[in-house]
Amino acid sequence: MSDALESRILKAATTTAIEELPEFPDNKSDLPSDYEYDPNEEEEIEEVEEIDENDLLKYLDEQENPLYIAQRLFYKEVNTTASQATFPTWKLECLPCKTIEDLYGHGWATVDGLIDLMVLKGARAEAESLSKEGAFTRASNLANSDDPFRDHTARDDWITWLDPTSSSDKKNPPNLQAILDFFNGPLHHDLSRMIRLRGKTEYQLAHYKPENGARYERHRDAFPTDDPEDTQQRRVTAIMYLNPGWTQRDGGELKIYGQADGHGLIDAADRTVPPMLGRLVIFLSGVVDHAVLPSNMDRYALTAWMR
Ligand SMILES: O=C(O)CCC(=O)C(=O)O
Ligand SMILES: [Fe+2]
Repeated sequence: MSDALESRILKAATTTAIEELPEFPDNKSDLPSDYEYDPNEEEEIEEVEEIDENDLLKYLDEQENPLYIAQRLFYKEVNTTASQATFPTWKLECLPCKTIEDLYGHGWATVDGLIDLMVLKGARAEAESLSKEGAFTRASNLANSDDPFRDHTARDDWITWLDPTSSSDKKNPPNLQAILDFFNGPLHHDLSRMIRLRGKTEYQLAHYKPENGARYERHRDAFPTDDPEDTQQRRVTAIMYLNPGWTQRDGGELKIYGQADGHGLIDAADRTVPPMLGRLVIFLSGVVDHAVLPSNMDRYALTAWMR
């Protein structure tokens, strides 16, 4: 790592928001009697250099491979022959054991066919109706403008947040609700049997429009952590795609960037995952760099971020 980056990171880490204030004089006569206010005089503000999120992740990745950090959130090592012998005790409700092994060993996995086809098609139609009704907001408009890490030009998707436990006056459409129930029920059950999950889950429905090929640049959904008490960082990203009849011409694939650990132990190849109807992709949020390639179709996906 360059010295410049290291010193910037250290500087940002040690900069406190509250500047040391001079002591207030107890004797009032010490105050200037005739305080002149000059509106043109600019207040002196110390400039804190912003650290790009990718620079920070690069720095952290150099300290330790993020996959190894996230593996410590698993209750046990799961990609060994010994652990395979214990498959029956895992008592998973929906995921194949292989999916958990991939998640542990590579940081990501895909699995198809977990949701009924009619439910998936219904959910797609419901997502389209929500879009027509104007329920979606441009994601880049929602990005927290105080957050120096977030680059607002990085994504073109439109999003709406969903609540699986929404009250009767604000009900979700039934098929989308069925997928939320799947995320909230069996999927969360299986993942939380294997991985320490503590915090809240967020649910987002996203729409990438074909005009100008909507995309989302390379990014990571969280910083790597192995702190079981942490409730801020997302731990697992699960995405259900809602795109019937997808073909290669439609684009919009999820690109997963390979990683190397310097010993050739990790599969370093980049991969693309076609976003077809009913495909579920799961990855460790603090580990996997990913992007959405330009989409030439209306591309819908329902995502859960588990903490
Ligand atoms: O929809 C996808 O395939 C990925 C979207 C994504 O990376 C995100 O919303 O953070
Ligand atoms: Fe993402």
